[in-house]
Amino acid sequence: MADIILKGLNKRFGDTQALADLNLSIRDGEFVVLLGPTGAGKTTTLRLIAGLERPDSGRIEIAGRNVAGEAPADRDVAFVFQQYSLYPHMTVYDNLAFPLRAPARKLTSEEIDRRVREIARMVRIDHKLENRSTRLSGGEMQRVAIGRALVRRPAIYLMDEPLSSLDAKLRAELRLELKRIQKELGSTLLYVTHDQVEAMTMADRIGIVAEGRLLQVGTPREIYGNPASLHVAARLGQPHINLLPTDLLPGANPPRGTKTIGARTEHLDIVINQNANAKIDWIEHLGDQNHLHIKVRDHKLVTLADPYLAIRPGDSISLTLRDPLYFDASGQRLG
Ligand SMILES: Nc1ncnc2c1ncn2[C@@H]1O[C@H](COP(=O)(O)OP(=O)(O)OP(=O)(O)O)[C@@H](O)[C@H]1O
Repeated sequence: MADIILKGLNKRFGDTQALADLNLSIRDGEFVVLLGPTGAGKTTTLRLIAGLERPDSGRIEIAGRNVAGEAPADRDVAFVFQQYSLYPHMTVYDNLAFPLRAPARKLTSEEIDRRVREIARMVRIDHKLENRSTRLSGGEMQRVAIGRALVRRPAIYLMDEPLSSLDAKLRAELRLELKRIQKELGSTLLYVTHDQVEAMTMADRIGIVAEGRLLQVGTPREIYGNPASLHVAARLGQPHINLLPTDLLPGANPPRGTKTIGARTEHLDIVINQNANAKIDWIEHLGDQNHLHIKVRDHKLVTLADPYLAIRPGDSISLTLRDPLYFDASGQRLG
């Protein structure tokens, strides 16, 4: 177990500035998720920590050591990639035991057996230990890949979208399991994704990255409720935050310099009445909830609604803002 400190990391590939002055501290035992769009620099950050790339400048500390001169094998880091990279000719058991059989580890076969079975139980693959790894479903293969990283008990785990190749149901299951296992082991975990639900449900803290920069770090609640900028606000929330001109809806109290109002479902009050300033355009039925598509003059908004709300396309409503978010012309949050 260990903490990780990244100070002023820069990395350039040709004309691309993959990382630009990235600073981040991860505490021992913390689960931090880097969330950002494709090309934001998330994988590059993991590869620098693992020692698979060298930064152009900046410093990486693991458990208080400057690791600049250390080879990947000496950094005591386990990496799980998006695509499970198992040894196809081996059984699940041997795939899990492989990292423990390195001569330098000097483990007895009893100790290896105990650790393999313990981890197999944790990742719920203990009933398939004798199967060849090629004869598993995608979700099972990914469990083995995660198990193989966990079995070594390194100081830190780095995971690069490990669940993205799975179907939605499995992803939701493994999300919970991974979080549970991480808490059980007390390990430090840096996890990369562009899936906001993964970030919100698993992270102790989320780091929002864009164009090689870390825009904001905080608990899921802080990032969602108190975004520092329009960019951060737009990364979280389903449906997307509505971005509106200041004079579109009543109920706002914009501070000086406000250019854009950000309104999520919880910032919009809907009343069905005659004094309508808005119209229901259409309704998307998602089962447990509805997305209301609303038209206000020539602006379109989307908000969540209870499926029992008695409302139909074409209905007139009065729409009022309640404590929305305010942003200036450069997208920074105000007030
Ligand atoms: N080896 C490389 N050679 C050239 N350019 C690279 C290399 N690795 C990354 N890049 C570039 O650096 C930028 C950041 O890439 P990175 O893989 O870190 O992004 P990411 O946030 O992980 O994206 P994704 O979600 O698509 O994996 C991108 O513009 C990418 O094209």
